[in-house]
Amino acid sequence: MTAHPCLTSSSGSGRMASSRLPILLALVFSSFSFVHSHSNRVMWFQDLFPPNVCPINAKANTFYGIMFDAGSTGTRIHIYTFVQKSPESLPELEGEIFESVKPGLSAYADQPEKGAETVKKLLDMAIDAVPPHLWKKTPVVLKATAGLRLLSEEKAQALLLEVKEVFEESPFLVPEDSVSIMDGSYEGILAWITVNFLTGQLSGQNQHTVGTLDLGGASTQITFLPRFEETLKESPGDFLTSFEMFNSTYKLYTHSYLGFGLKAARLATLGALNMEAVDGQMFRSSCLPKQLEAEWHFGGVKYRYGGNKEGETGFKPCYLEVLKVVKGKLHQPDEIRGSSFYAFSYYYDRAVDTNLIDYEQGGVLEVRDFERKAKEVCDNMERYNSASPFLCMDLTYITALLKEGFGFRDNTLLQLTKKVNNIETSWTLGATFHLLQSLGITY
Ligand SMILES: Nc1ccn([C@@H]2O[C@H](COP(=O)(O)OP(=O)(O)O)[C@@H](O)[C@H]2O)c(=O)n1
Ligand SMILES: [Ca+2]
Repeated sequence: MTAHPCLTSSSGSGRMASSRLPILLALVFSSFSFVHSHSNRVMWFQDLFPPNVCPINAKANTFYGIMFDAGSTGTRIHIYTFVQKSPESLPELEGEIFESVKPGLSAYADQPEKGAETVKKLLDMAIDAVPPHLWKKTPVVLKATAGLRLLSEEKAQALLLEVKEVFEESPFLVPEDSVSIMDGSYEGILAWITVNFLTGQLSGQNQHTVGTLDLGGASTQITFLPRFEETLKESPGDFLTSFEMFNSTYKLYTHSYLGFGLKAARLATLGALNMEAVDGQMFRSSCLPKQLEAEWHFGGVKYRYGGNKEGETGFKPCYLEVLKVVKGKLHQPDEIRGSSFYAFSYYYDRAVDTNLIDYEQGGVLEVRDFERKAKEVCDNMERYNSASPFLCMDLTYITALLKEGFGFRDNTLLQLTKKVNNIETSWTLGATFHLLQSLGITY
């Protein structure tokens, strides 16, 4: 572990996009360890920002952490600002600057240098946001998710290597292992930590942690804190991970299903997932408008797809098609049926697209609201012809994933949230806590 020198300036960014929202980083002061039930013990968050590391007369300080989310559909930069107002007080999360580009790195599978250029453009934002005298002390890290997991090792590594070069050429602190593909189980856990940290559930006495559902392009995650012994007993060993804080042990249920993200599910429904040499072949589905014939690029591959010209279309046949993709493929923990979950990413986007929730506000939905919308869209595709041709398929997949995949009830509540206190509900904040701790960035 590299010791990071104390920072001494109090100047902040002049370009904060988000409002100043002090959130105590209390949780990270505690002894925080992380245990995969089936693997090695990993220490996390231990002694993050230990007090008394810096001179007692240190001024109020601002410091930054830069985390890239290289997702399957886009690359995003999160620049977090932390402030320590006095040597005695705990650092606070002050805000976040966020920007994103499309498509994601995996679309540059055959042009790694071009892919890395997209990262460089985003990193230029950090040059503007972080004061120059703090550049050398500000760590930059990129973690890739399902898009790169699905590429060949060789192509994924070529992309990561190019990105690493961009980082090395930047003025920022480039830790070892700064560019990598993240293990799927961490994605769920880090998002759970972010959401529960932002909603204040990880400090204080009466903690009511919330479960999280993330639906990406290529993978999907479910994470919650089981309340019943049964769940711990009945879950596969590698679905359980525990960590300690404030002298409590949290044993989380988490799993990332690769190939069950929304876009991968489109391909699976079309029968095109993992197909080689798909060029020219036409994939048809009852979930698409009858007359549709089009092309779609995903993960660097071109697919031709279309509607069932002669055959059936609509919710019923579509549901049967989608069911084949999810039925019996996911573990169904009994206790989640009645509980409520935070849901984001494509759950959020599709709910916005169909006016189930407001883009800015988010909202609370029941599982059956997605089914109702799926029926409405699929049975009236001509009315929705200005929307994405996949809208019916996407809503039907979300419905089937929730009901038949995870086993949620029709009335299970979903809290759809993009931001909490103006901070993105993304795994990247949890990952930044881990990063700062591992570097010993303290005052
Ligand atoms: N900071 C972020 C990151 C992703 N997303 C959403 O996540 C979905 C795409 O997931 P992704 O590109 O991260 O794919 P995976 O690599 O996670 O499978 C889209 O709905 C994005 O809008 C978001 O809303 N906010
Ligand atoms: Ca994601």
